[in-house]
Amino acid sequence: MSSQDTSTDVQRGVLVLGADGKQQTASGIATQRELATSIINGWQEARRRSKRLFAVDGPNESAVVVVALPTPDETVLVAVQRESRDALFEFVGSVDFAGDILAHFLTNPFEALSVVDRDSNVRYMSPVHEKFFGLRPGGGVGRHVTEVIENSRLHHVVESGKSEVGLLHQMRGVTRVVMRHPIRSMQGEVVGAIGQIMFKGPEQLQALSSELTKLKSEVAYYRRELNDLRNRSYGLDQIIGESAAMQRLKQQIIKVAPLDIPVLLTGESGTGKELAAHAIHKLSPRRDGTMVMVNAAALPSTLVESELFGYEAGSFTGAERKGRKGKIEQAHGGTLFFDEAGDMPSDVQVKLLRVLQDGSFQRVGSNDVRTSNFRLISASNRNFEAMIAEGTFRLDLFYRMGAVTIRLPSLRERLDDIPMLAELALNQFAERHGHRPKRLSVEALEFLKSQRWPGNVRQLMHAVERSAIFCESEVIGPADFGMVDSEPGMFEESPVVAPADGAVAAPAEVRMIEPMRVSNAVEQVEEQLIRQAMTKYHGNKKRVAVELGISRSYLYKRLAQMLVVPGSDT
Ligand SMILES: Nc1ncnc2c1ncn2[C@@H]1O[C@H](COP(=O)(O)OP(=O)(O)OP(=O)(O)O)[C@@H](O)[C@H]1O
Repeated sequence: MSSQDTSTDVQRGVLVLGADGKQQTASGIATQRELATSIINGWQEARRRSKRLFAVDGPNESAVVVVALPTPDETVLVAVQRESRDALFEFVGSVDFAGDILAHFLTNPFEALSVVDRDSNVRYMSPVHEKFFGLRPGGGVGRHVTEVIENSRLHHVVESGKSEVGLLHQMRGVTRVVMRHPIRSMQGEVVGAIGQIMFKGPEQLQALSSELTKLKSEVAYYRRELNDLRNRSYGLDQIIGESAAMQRLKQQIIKVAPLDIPVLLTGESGTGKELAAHAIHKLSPRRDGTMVMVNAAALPSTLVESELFGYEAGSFTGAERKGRKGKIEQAHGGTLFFDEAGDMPSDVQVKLLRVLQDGSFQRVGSNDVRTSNFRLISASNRNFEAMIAEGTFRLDLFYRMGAVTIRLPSLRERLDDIPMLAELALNQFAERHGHRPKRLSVEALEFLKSQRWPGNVRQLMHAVERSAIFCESEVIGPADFGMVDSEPGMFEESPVVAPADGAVAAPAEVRMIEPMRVSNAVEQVEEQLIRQAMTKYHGNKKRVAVELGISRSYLYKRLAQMLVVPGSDT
């Protein structure tokens, strides 16, 4: 054995003691007197505790691990010193029963292993493995693993350097689940491999797997429950506002939600009709079903029927081969939210009426009558009375849709909610962009309360969000809203409420714009904004409407106007 390993920082030495415990010979690092004394003292302590593996401190804070090989006449102490402490040295040096732990891994039937070297020759087999293969102790050592272990793949692991975990291994007529790992030197080269049994048989694995599946389904169940609990409060918690008008609205929702009757939500654009529909669904017994959304204004007339009622296989060009369920069928067991219901074409009104009367409908291209059990929640900002009077909306359908009608209050009717809503907008904006939320000055809040808000909450949220973008400081003042005067409907009228002490007037930019120029400018800027947003969102009208803070029906109206070519008669 060389006392100096040139490739690593490992040094070795041997110390031989006589039967009287005195040093007879020494080589390598054991010739250093101080270290030899430490090794002899360490051995006396280890022998007293029946240990054969122990560690002592070496020079320069190194660790020296010593293996003792005692015979009746003499004791050979093999010392290995490493300059930089590695995990094994740390382990042996700091755990005085390290040898017992290593012995446990080598002999315990549940941890037992087989070890091969870089030539795939067996170097060690735990007694339980030897017994299993009918070998005498050490009987497999020195032989190629394929001669000793039936169907072994340890030699492949040595070659590939890749672990194999959880594979089945057939040996002597039984199947075991095993793992095989390559073992690497400090320099990273594969110096051998070890094989261990993970489970006695696939049955054990199957039992674990079914336990896991059971636990997974329990977790899924509790997740659903949690979601449900969250959603139950989430429904109303999403609707911000504590004004008397909002408290009334929340009471109406709580009352109506559990009753399985159609609800019609009316109110100006941006008042929160969709939020109210979600809350009703979440608070209803159908909350575990889905809420399917349909926007009557967004449906091209050619597709209304197939979208709502579905179609049979091959019923028209471009249809999916297998046919498709319509929204009404998808909503079975849940809720159908019919947004912009006032924009429904009259032929669809007739068909929807039939569904609402007896739950039956037919897919496009089929005579089979199908049924769907859904709850209808409709929403519209249209004036149904006027539409019924002029014959564009069926009275009988109106009654069917609106067993209960809930009107969402406009923002003008609940100015006291503006601070809460503005704070929500600032918090949401800050969260999205990862900043600290900005604040609104008292004057800014007064200013917001003095506006008419034809676009209601949606418009308020957008105005506040934009002020946060343009405002340079942490506190938003009234002047920061002057930069967004292109927003449709915003600042087109003088403030409804003037600040009591007259100290805060509307921002200069707003007052400077003359009424005559505003309408033209607003229209032009609006068209430009719509065009830009349509390009940005690739024609996705819902996102465009949200981005611009206008309702989808208003967007459709404006798009239709923008498409009219002057002079054309079509
Ligand atoms: N009370 C409220 N609390 C919090 N956010 C609200 C409230 N009302 C409306 N909003 C927000 O304003 C925006 C518009 O709301 P929603 O889409 O529900 O209005 P709507 O009445 O259905 O509008 P439209 O008729 O134009 O479709 C949404 O971003 C919504 O989250």
